Parts: sequence; structure tokens; C-alpha cells
Amino acid sequence: MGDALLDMKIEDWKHIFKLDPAKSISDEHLDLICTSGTDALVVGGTDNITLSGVEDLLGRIKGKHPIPCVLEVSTMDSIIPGFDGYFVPMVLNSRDKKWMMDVQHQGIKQFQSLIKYVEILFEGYCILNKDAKAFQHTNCVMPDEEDVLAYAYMAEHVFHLPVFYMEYSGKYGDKELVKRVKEELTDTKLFYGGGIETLEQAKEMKQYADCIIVGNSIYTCFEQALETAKINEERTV
Ligand SMILES: CC(C)=CCC/C(C)=C/CC/C(C)=C/CC/C(C)=C/CC/C(C)=C/CC/C(C)=C/CC/C(C)=C/COP(=O)(O)OP(=O)(O)O
Ligand SMILES: O=P(O)(O)OC[C@@H](O)CO
Ligand SMILES: [Mg+2]
Repeated sequence: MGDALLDMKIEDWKHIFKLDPAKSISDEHLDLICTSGTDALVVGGTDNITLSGVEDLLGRIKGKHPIPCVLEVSTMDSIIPGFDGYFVPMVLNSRDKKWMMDVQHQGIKQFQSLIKYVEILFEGYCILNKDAKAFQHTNCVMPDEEDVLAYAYMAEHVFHLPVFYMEYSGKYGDKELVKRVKEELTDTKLFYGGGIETLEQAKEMKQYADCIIVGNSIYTCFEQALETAKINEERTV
């Protein structure tokens, strides 16, 4: 476990960059991401996640940049030691128990002896973009507002999850819905991810979500994506 974990207070995180191990990023861009003012890096994606892709990113970040670096696990065989923490998605709106319960159950059986040595956090995912790879991969059903609010309730009051993640991966989401969900949560933190390409969008969603996650735009409009970390410059103490 890296030293950065000692400072890893996810309840204070406002901005995260999510790096996809299946995509390539130059050293120059990676350095700029690490020094952007973001609170943490999450390494994760849905498809083509390989051990070597994860190892490559970890090796290029750790030891070089003092920033928390978390693996968001999506496959069993790409879990490696060395990250400051591990996030495990549980897909609440999947039609299949597999993506909410079974893969995690299998993972705990396999890694139980190691789990006590790492920082691990389970995320209640609600995937809200029907075109997202993760939506299709996990056979999700599109929830309406009432459904989303009930999933948020379950995340907080039934499963006592530390994070409820409104995942619009690839699409800018419904800010009114994010606002409604935030109003219902007390202890569970609200993560929002999806389609953030500009500082204005980052600021808008950050009004409601506790933490925003910026992923794809790192690979499609780098300079603008980098700017989104500026929401942390306006942080009040
Ligand atoms: C020392 C050591 C190695 C300790 C390890 C301890 C540890 C971490 C144990 C974990 C045990 C465990 C519970 C394992 C479970 C692993 C597992 C298979 C979990 C499944 C998670 C899951 C439901 C994945 C489905 C896909 C998903 C929801 C991914 C989330 C991320 C996401 C939506 C990314 C966006 O995807 P992207 O590829 O960017 O998509 P776009 O192309 O649309 O942008
Ligand atoms: O890739 P984007 O659309 O920025 O979404 C970020 C993150 O929520 C993906 O898991
Ligand atoms: Mg992506």
C-alpha cells in the first residue's frame, strides 16, 4: 500500500480523473493529469482491461507522483497489488444478480486473505446511459426517477455503501436528477461521472454531486479535460 493512502480521505474528494487501461496516454499528458490539482486518479474501464494495461499505468504513476491512485476493478484477473486503494462496483440496476452480488462474492472468496491489508470500498453503481458499454455489459435496465431514488435509498440505508455512483459514462447527464438524488443522501457520498468535457460542466455537476469523475474527455479533448480540475481551485476550506 502506498503512502498516499494515509492522506486518502475520499469524503473530501471533489474531482477524479479516470484513466482507461485500454487506451493510450503519453507521458506528457499523464504528468499533466497528475499535477492538475485533481484529488485522485482511478484506473478503470469496461472492456479490453488487461493485466499489462493496468500494470503499465500503475508503474508510470506510482513513485513518480504523490497522488492517490485507485484501481476500480472490473475483472478478476486484472487485480494487482500496489494501488493506494481499490473500488469495487456493484451494479444496482443490472437485471442480473451476477453484477450486483456474484462476481463480488467470488472476488471476496479469492482475495479474502489480502483484503485486510488494502483500502477497499464498494460503490453502488446506477448506470443511466443505455449506450454506455457498462450498461450493456452488465445487462442494465433503464431506471426512471423514482427507481433511481429508490436505488440511492438502498445504497445508503440497506447496503450502507460509502458511495452511490450515478454513471452516465460517455453522456452528460440529467443535472436535475443528480440534484434530487443528492437531496436524499446523508452519509453515502454521491459520485457523478459522464460526458464532462469543460470546466463549466464540471462546475455545474459539482453543485450537486460530492465528487465528479472525468474519463473519456482525457482522450478526446485533453486541454479542456485538464481544465476541469480547476474546480478544486475554488474549494472553500
Ligand atoms: C493486494 C491485493 C491485490 C488485494 C486485492 C483486494 C481486492 C481489490 C479484492 C477485490 C475482490 C473483489 C470483490 C473482486 C470483484 C471483481 C469484479 C470482477 C468486479 C466486477 C465489477 C463490475 C460490476 C464490473 C462491470 C463493469 C463496470 C460497472 C465498470 C465500472 C467502470 C466503468 C463504468 C467504466 C467506464 O467504462 P469505459 O470502458 O470507459 O466505457 P466507455 O467506453 O463507454 O467510456
Ligand atoms: O468517461 P466519462 O463519460 O467522462 O465518464 C466518466 C466515468 O464515470 C466513467 O466511468
Ligand atoms: Mg471511458
